[in-house]
Amino acid sequence: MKRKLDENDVPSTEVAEAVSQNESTFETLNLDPRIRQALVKEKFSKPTLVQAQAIPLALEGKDILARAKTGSGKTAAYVLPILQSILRRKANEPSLKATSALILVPTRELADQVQRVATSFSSFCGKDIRAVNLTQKVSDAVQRAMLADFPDIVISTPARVLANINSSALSLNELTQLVIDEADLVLSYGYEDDINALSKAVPRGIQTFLMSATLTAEVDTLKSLFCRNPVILKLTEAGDEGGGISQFAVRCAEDEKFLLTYVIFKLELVKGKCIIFVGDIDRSYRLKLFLEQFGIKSCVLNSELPANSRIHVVQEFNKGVYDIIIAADDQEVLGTKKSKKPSASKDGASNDVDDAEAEFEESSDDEAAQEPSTKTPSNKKQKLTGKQKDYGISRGIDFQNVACVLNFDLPTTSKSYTHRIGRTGRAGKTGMALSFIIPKEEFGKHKPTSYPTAKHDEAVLAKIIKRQSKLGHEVKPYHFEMKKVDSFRYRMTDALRAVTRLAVQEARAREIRQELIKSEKLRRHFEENPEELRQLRHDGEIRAVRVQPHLKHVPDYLMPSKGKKGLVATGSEGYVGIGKTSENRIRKARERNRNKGRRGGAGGRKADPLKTFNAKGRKK
Ligand SMILES: Nc1ncnc2c1ncn2[C@@H]1O[C@H](COP(=O)(O)OP(=O)(O)OP(=O)(O)O)[C@@H](O)[C@H]1O
Repeated sequence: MKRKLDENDVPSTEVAEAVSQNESTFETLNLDPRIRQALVKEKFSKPTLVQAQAIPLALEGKDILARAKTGSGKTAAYVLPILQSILRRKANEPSLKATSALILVPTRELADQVQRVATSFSSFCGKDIRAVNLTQKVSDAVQRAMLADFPDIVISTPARVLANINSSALSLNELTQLVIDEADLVLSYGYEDDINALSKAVPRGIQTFLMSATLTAEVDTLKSLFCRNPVILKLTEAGDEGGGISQFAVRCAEDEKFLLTYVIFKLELVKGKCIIFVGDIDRSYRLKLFLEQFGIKSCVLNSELPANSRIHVVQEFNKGVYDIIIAADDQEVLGTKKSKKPSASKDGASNDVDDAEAEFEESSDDEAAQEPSTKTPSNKKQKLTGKQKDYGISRGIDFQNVACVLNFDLPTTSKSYTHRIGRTGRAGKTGMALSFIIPKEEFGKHKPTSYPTAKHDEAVLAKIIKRQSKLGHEVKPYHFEMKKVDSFRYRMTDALRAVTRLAVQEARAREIRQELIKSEKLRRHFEENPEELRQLRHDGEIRAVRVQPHLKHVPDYLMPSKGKKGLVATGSEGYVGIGKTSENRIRKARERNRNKGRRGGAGGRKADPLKTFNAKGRKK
């Protein structure tokens, strides 16, 4: 019977494990003064644990395989030693023109993020360091020109970099450092052929960094392909993965998911920014249209949107422009997401099973477990292609200051849960994860029908609880006073009824059209007029359903006598916060000022280039 590989199966040469105290400072790391200056500018006062452990070893030239929790600062842990090494190389050889470092990531979003980190930490290095991102949408000619100048650092997905090597636009002859970030994901995005080809293209003996949130058999494969005796850092901090995050599970029916989401956001029971995860793209629009009717603004993030829009949504969310992102976790929708292991694995660790399969196997009967490929078509191992492969909507993305992750639909694996909740509680901050669970006996019983994967909710929750308890964390049951919440049920039903399948399809098509226009046609315009960018809000109303103005307000008679507090069951108080964060206040003040500046009516609209386009279109 197949066995899921566990991180103890990764043979280690030198292992630093469970380092909980971190007393290092950036001064003790002996970094170049220009890098130190950038650290001050970025307000990095103290290295995180992974940085404190990895940077000194990296500066000694060791290969590093680091497992550290999501949001623990892995990016700077490799970017800083890379910058240091390039500066050192250039100090010895000032006329050097060569690509010294290659950073591989699974998605465009991550490439963009890593480039921003590399650029900000090299901001005091003048022309000594140049980083290019090969996943940017530019013509081949422009990309060739960017590479012709021998950028010091190249950031890319495996496929992009290989295409450029094959066309001779990029040479790796002078490469001294290779990073594979999100190493546990790179292979699952279908890059195994590219990775195999790259393992032959990179010079032998260069320094390698494999950075990952989990040590899986995929990471082991990469290790055998690229590393020489790496130091393996298995880092566990006091309050590791999921630490600092209060985790709750709410058992409810399908329609109650909508009811509770409406109540939570309309009454601002959750303070701060929130990411809502749903199972697929249609569902993201269904929820957006539903919330829209109550005047609750949100923006969707899914694989269909152009990359520029996705990056823009994340940037704006991080700046505090939006409070709610509804993310469609397409990886889940594709069924099991992992690809088969590359043949080049040296130590025969090829009996890995997909994590999702493994979880369903364990939670279902043994017979099924032995024949995973015959269970359902979605259980077939499949390779992600094209847009899917270039896209990971939330993993590894640095959503900043997220107060709450709401699993509107539970993911299908505990590993995916870990990645999702890792979007909150980052860089030592606290956060909350709230998950809706459809009880097994409720599945399929009532209308509206539950999301298909919900039939596994209880089994997956059991896995999540087990995994979290191993890490010393608890997933507590959370109880809303459903009797009191019930006063909102009529409005919920009314609003949900208005969100027909047609309305969802229309919204989906319209949003893509709009985002394509924003992304492609206006990219240059906004590059030239950055101040107009703020008008490109992604949380605007789609208005695909009939407007019911009364739904936007909550009349007093709906409120429980104790106010908002009355909605939360005794014993659960104090977790779902009531009140406003300072960030919210800043956002609201910003909005007030914007409105003050607006002269209203046509004058205001004229200034919006998108609306000008529309107006012209309609006149014809
Ligand atoms: N030493 C530090 N001091 C202050 N903030 C830091 C420090 N290191 C990292 N951060 C911040 O912490 C956040 C998370 O960092 P980063 O994205 O590198 O984490 P990660 O481990 O790569 O997470 P993931 O696995 O989810 O990609 C970022 O916003 C980053 O700016």
